[in-house]
Amino acid sequence: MKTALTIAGSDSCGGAGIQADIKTMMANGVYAMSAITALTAQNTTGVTSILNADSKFLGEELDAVFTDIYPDAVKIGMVSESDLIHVIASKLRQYNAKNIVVDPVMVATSGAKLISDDAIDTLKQELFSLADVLTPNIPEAEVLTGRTISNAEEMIDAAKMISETYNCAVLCKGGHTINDANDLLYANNTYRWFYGKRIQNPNTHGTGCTLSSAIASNLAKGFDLETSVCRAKDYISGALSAMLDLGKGSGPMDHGFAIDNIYTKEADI
Ligand SMILES: Nc1ncnc2c1ncn2[C@@H]1O[C@H](COP(=O)(O)OP(=O)(O)OP(=O)(O)O)[C@@H](O)[C@H]1O
Ligand SMILES: Cc1ncc(CO)c(N)n1
Repeated sequence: MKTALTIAGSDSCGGAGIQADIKTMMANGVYAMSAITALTAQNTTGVTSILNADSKFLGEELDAVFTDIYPDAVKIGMVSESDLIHVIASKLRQYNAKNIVVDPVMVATSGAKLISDDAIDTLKQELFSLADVLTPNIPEAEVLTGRTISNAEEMIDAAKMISETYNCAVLCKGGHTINDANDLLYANNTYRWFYGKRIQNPNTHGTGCTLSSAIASNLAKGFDLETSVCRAKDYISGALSAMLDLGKGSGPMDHGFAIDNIYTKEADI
């Protein structure tokens, strides 16, 4: 079985962060492991508290994983402080990690800020150049380029700029702001659009986490980047189409929509 590691924050309501990542990896057929960067007290309406992991402890989590079950891919999500980013970058280098997907998480769907300003600089300086692919949404791409992005042409320019600056592929997610649900992959000086039909579902808590974990899972299985993005888009469209409706705010998706066996069926008896 192929293996994947998520380095991210815990979401107590289970729709984003570590919990979304593990569900996604399992649903995509890989063995999931985690190194937790922070605990969040969070639900579908907002984040009430964040407790960051101690950086030495995060290093120990990463040592424990890499020295035993080596991950075939690594996904990095919420990391809100610079000292945690230093440790992650140094461990990824030390263990020669491969298939690295970095989701530069800045703000939750509910609007809560999940990263400090100086940590954004550290992400840029230390982590981005280690990534195989970065997956910013439009507001994140605007912060990373210092430009306003209001149409498809500007998405291409921004993805190109980020890709050339950090020497990695960039998947800029059109999502809610610019177009249907079309994402732009810029890699090796060329771009390709991945078209997604907008699903009329207000429950989009954790979509970014889910997409990046699905990409990492497919890279772990040996698919190339374009195929991995395509399969990940397909998976997230399925999870949104299942129309799960939980919580008082923007709720989570049904990550297990395609899992169909005697254990899932028993719930209906
Ligand atoms: N209503 C929708 N229908 C279909 N696809 C969607 C919808 N909303 C988002 N997506 C897709 O989900 C993926 C994640 O994109 P999104 O822009 O939501 O990420 P994000 O803003 O980083 O998420 P998060 O709010 O979790 O940080 C993208 O492939 C996007 O196109
Ligand atoms: C822990 C965590 N990571 C990422 C996001 C972004 O959706 C979130 N809401 N919570």
